[in-house]
Amino acid sequence: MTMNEIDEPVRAELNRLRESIDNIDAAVVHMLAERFKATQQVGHLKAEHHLPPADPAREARQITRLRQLAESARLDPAFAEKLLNFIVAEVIRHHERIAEQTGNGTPGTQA
Ligand SMILES: C=C(O[C@@H]1C=C(C(=O)O)C=C[C@H]1O)C(=O)O
Repeated sequence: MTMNEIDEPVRAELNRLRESIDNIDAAVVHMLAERFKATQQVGHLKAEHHLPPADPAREARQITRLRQLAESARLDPAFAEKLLNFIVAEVIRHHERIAEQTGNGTPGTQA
């Protein structure tokens, strides 16, 4: 069976679910954009005050908190942790770039 041969009620249900998925994906993009706006400001603050781009202790607290939230939401905690690590790695790259551009690189302290 191909996607073109789906019965109408099944097609309607698939479309309904996909509309919901599209709304959720849009919300995720908007939430990530807001998060990166905040982390960019943190990057500038750190560069101005010669603070290192990464803060492993803060990350450890976030992972603990996010894993607990994931468990209560019935989301795989390992997935939540991987997702956070992926996002944080990108944030740290941004912070390193901001520090370089500001001339405030802190050699030996970068992740
Ligand atoms: C945003 C920060 O910088 C880095 C990025 C983090 C994040 O994206 O949540 C957390 C810790 C830091 O390694 C911060 O220190 O708060």
